[in-house]
Amino acid sequence: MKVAILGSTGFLGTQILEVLSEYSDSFEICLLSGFKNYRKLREQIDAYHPDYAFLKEVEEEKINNTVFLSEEKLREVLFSSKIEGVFIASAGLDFLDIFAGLLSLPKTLWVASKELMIVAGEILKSKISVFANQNLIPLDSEHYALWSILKGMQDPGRVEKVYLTASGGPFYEWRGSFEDITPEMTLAHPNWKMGDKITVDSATLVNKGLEVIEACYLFELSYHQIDVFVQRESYLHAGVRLKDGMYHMVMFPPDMRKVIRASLYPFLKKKTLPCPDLFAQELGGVRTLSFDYPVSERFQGFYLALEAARKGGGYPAFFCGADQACVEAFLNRGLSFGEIAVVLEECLQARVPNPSNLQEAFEIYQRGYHLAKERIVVRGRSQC
Ligand SMILES: NC(=O)C1=CN([C@@H]2O[C@H](COP(=O)(O)OP(=O)(O)OC[C@H]3O[C@@H](n4cnc5c(N)ncnc54)[C@H](OP(=O)(O)O)[C@@H]3O)[C@@H](O)[C@H]2O)C=CC1
Ligand SMILES: CC(=O)[C@@H](O)[C@H](O)COP(=O)(O)O
Ligand SMILES: [Mn+2]
Repeated sequence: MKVAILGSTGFLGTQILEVLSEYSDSFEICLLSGFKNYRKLREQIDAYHPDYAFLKEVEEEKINNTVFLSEEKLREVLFSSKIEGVFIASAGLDFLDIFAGLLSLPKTLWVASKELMIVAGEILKSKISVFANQNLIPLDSEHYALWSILKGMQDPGRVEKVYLTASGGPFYEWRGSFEDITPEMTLAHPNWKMGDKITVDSATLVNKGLEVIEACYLFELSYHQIDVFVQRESYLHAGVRLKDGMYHMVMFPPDMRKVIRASLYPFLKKKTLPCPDLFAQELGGVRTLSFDYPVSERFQGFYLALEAARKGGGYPAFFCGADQACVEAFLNRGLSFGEIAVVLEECLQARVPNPSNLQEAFEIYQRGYHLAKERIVVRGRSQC
């Protein structure tokens, strides 16, 4: 299969490339796209020799046999039959239109970018549902785990409740003030290596709230059909409780390469994974699996995301934009860790319309972003 990766220069994109290169007989890497990181993309071009590459500010040029595309040409190549599968692992919203366009084409899409799914979700519900769109494979770890249960289920009516797990992040047992938490402390996630935005979201537990919204769109659920419990070690990722009282949960060590590998399995020419029996190495050393339920009320960011889900319409996109501004301000030391939830709560007081098309959904996201920025300035510590 000829594939492209959007967000190849990121944490997840790098892992996708690493796993894809294990299966060069099944996948041909045709297009790599970062956003601004030229050095990293050059390294990837030298290692993987794609036909095409894209970076935001690089005009059309050629490096060895790789052609750098303009934004227009990127769209053209991605939408053409030259590309059969696309991994969507980019941050931000710049690829929103491309994402929407790809959803209508007969290509396999591995989708991790939760902001894209949430902002597009209200408009493109039927295309983001894994039941309606058989070409879409969720790549967020919890959603892949849940999908792997639901797709094999003969009678989905047996499901009483759906569960996503949260690691709880670095501060779940923190007893000090949230005011003392620095960006450096926040960027040290206990279990996962990820980009800055999602790592801060994990620490506030906003990530888990966004993942509930993401699951609503992917699995045609209402937010109250989904529950979250804290599983500190991140070995359990998602599950269901059946009406007969049994729980089915998906377990694997916290390593996105496990998810990526599993998601590639149906497309492998030789159905072999490189590792035979790794039980001793992967799970044999696990001594404790700790659970906490419900999510501690100290993490209001989680509950505010649920409130955005409850309000529905444009609120999830608006909340996403507000959170983006809060994370940026926190990382720039213009907002404290504790103030993130305060600003998000203020933003959710705004009246937000229902979007009637993708452009309006994007504008709602931007309104959320700008309102949060204003609120941050009012709080008086912004350095932006
Ligand atoms: N990391 C993980 O394990 C997981 C990540 N995800 C989701 O995947 C996405 C990427 O996460 P992660 O790899 O950790 O993040 P990173 O910050 O490490 O990588 C982000 C990638 O997106 C590119 N990018 C940055 N800004 C924009 C923008 N405005 N428009 C388009 N592309 C942009 C970056 O390019 P450049 O660096 O060249 O500027 C980079 O390639 C996020 O949506 C995240 O929620 C979901 C589940 C797990
Ligand atoms: C790897 C992945 O899927 C992340 O989204 C992960 O879920 C973050 O972990 P927590 O938000 O549970 O800390
Ligand atoms: Mn996740």
